[in-house]
Amino acid sequence: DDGYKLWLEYNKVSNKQLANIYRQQLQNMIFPAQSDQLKAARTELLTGLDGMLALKPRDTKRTTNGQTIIIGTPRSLKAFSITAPDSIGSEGYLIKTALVNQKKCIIITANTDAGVMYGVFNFLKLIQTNQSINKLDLSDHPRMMYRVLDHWDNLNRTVERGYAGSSIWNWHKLPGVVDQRYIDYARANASVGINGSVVNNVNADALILSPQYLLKVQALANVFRTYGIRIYLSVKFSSPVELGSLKTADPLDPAVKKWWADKADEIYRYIPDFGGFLVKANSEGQPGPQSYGRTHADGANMLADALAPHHGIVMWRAFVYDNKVPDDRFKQAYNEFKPFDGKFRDNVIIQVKNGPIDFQPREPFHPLFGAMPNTPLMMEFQLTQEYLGFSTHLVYEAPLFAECLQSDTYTHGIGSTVARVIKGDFNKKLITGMAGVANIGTDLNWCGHPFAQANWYAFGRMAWNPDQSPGVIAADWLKMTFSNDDSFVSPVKNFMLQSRENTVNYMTPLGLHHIMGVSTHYGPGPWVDNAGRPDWNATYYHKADSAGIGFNRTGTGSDALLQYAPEVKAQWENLQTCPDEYLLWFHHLSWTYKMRSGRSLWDELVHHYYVGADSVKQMGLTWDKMQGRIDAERFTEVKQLMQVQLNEATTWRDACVLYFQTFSKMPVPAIYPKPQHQLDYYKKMKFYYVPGIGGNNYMTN
Ligand SMILES: CO[C@H]1[C@H](O)[C@@H](O)[C@H](O)O[C@@H]1C(=O)O
Repeated sequence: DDGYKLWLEYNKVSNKQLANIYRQQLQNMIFPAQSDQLKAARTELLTGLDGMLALKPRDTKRTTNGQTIIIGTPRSLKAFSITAPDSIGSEGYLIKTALVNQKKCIIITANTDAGVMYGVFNFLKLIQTNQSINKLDLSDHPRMMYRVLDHWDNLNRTVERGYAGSSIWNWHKLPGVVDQRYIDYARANASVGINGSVVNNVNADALILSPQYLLKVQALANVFRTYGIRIYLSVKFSSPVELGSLKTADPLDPAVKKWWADKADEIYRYIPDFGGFLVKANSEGQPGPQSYGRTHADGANMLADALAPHHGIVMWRAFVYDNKVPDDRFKQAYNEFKPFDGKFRDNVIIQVKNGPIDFQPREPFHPLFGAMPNTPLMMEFQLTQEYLGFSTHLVYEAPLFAECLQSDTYTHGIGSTVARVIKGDFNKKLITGMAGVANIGTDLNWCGHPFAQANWYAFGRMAWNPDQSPGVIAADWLKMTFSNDDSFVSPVKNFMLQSRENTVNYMTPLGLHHIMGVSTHYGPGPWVDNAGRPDWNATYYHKADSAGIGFNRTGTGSDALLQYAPEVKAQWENLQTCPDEYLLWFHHLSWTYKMRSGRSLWDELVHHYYVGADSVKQMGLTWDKMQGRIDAERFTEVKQLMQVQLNEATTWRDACVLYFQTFSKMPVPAIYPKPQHQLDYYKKMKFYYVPGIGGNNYMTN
C-alpha cells in the first residue's frame, strides 16, 4: 500500500448482488497487449477488477461459454474483424455490448492504444460508480487536442502558489530514482484524459535546458509516455544568454535562432515525443522579446520555428501587465495581443487565463476569447487555490470553470460560448487546448485538502469535454473516491456545487476582486495601499470612497468594456441588465444604490458577507452527518479543515465589513452578529505560510 488515496482506489463493490452480476459478465477476457500502453491498460483493468470484484477473468483466445470482454484496437484484435469508427478520432473509444461468434461480449475498442486506455479507464469508472454494464453502447472522444497540467514547480522543489507540500519531482534523485508517485500521477491523469504535463514553473530557471536536467526530464517522459502523456518545459526567454554564451536573446538574431533550433534538436534526441515549450515573457519581470524591441509574435514564432521540424508546439502566455502602462490592468493583455491575430505560426497557441485580472474567485470571461478568430487560444484555469483559500478551504472549482466556458462571447453571433471558441468551432484550422495550473504536491493526499483532488479530476474531465456538467463530475468523483451510498453522495455533491459561491460571498461578493492580503494572497487585505505598485494595491481595484465602491469600466471610466462584443458590452454597462455578480467589476456605485433585492448596496454587500460565512457553517453541519459513512480518518480531517475554513470565512467577513464601513459610514443591520474584533486587529493579523513554499519565488506581487 502506497499510503495515499486517489480516485483510482478501486474499492470493493459493496452491493453484493451487483458485484455478482458484474462477475458473470466478465468471466473471460481477450486482451492481447504488445505495446507498453496496452500492457499498462491491461494491468489497470486487472487491478481494478481485483480490487472491486476480487475477480481475475480467464484469459482466452476466442469467445467461449460465459461472457467475454474483448479489448484492443482493430489491429491488436485482428482475429476478430472489429472496427472502430473514424468519428472517434485518434483518442476516442467505443464500449459496446455485441454478439461475437454468437456469444454476448463487451467490446472496448479504439483507433489507437491511447484510445483503448481511455476506454479501459472509462469502463472501470462504470463499475466504480455502480452503473449497469449489461447493454453498453458508449463512445466518446476529446473535444480538445492539448489537455495539459502546468506545474509551477521550481528546481529546488518549492512550488510557487503550491499548498500541498513540495514538488513531487525529486530532481535530486532523478534520473536514477523513478518514484512510484510519477507512475500514479500518470495513471490519474490518463484516467481523466490529461495528455500533457509542463513539469516546471513558468517563472522558469534556464537550467532546465541543461544536459544534466534534460536527462532527468527524459526519465519522467519515459514514465508519462506509457500513459499517453507528453512532457513540456517552461523555458526562460533569456536562456541563450544564461545557459549558452550569447550576448543577446533577441529573437531576430540569427545566432539566437540557431541556439534554439540546436536546443530543440538536442531535446528531441532525449525525448522523441517531447511536447514543446510554455513561455511567460515580458510579464512580472520575466525577460521576453519586448526586452529587445520585438513583439510577442516575433518571440513565439522564433521558438515555434525551432520546434516545428519535430512537431512541437509553443504555448505562449497572454498573462501580461505592467505598472508602466498607466491604464486599467484589465485591458493590457487584449491590447498587446489582439493586434497580432493571425500573425502567429500554426504551432503557437496563446494561453489565456479565464479572466482578465488573475484567477480571482469570480471574474468575467477574458475579452480575448472570441477576439482573435485566427489564432488558437488555450484556456488557462488555476487548480491550485491561490485566491480561493489555499488548501484549507473546500472550493469545488468546476462551477467556476463552467461559468466561464458557458459565457457567451457573441463574437460569432449568439451562442458563441467561450467553450466553442476554444474548441475551435469557429475556425477548424486551429489547434486547441486547455491548461490547469496543478494543485499537486508531496502531501500524502496529493492536493492538501481531501476535496482538492476533485479540482484536478474535474479539470481533466472538462478539458476532455468542456460542456460536461459540474454536478455529474462531482458525483462521479465522490463515488470513485469515497462511496456510492446516495445518502453520502447527494448532500455532499450539493455542498460541493455551492462551495465556490460561498467563497465568493465571504471574500469578494458583487464583483469585488483583488482585495486579498499582499504577497501571500491569503486572508483579507482590502486596505492594502502600499504594495510597491499601484496595480498590486487592493484600493486600486475596489476604489471605495465616501461616494461608493467599485471600478468604473464603462465609457465614463476605463472603458475596458469596449474590448467585448457589443452585445456583452451593452449587457454589462447597463445597470438594468448587468448581473449582481459582475456589478462592481464594471461600475462604481453609491452606497445607497438600490439593488434588485430592494436593499441598499451597502446592506446587500453586508448580506453577502454574512451569507457566505454562514454557508460554511451549514456545510460543516451537513458534513457532521456524514460520520460513519466514510472512513474516520478522512472524515475527521475534513471536519477539522471545515472549522479552519469557518474561522477564516468569519475573519474575511468581519475584516471586509469593518473596512468598507469606514467609507460607507452606514450601520450593519442588527440581525447580524457583531464582529469579534476591531478593524485594527484584522489589519495586523499575520496569516501563516511557509516562506518559499506557497509563496512567490522572485517578487512580491
Ligand atoms: C507564476 O507566477 C504567478 C504568480 O505567482 C501569481 O501570483 C499570479 O497569479 O500569476 C503569476 C503567473 O501566472 O504568471
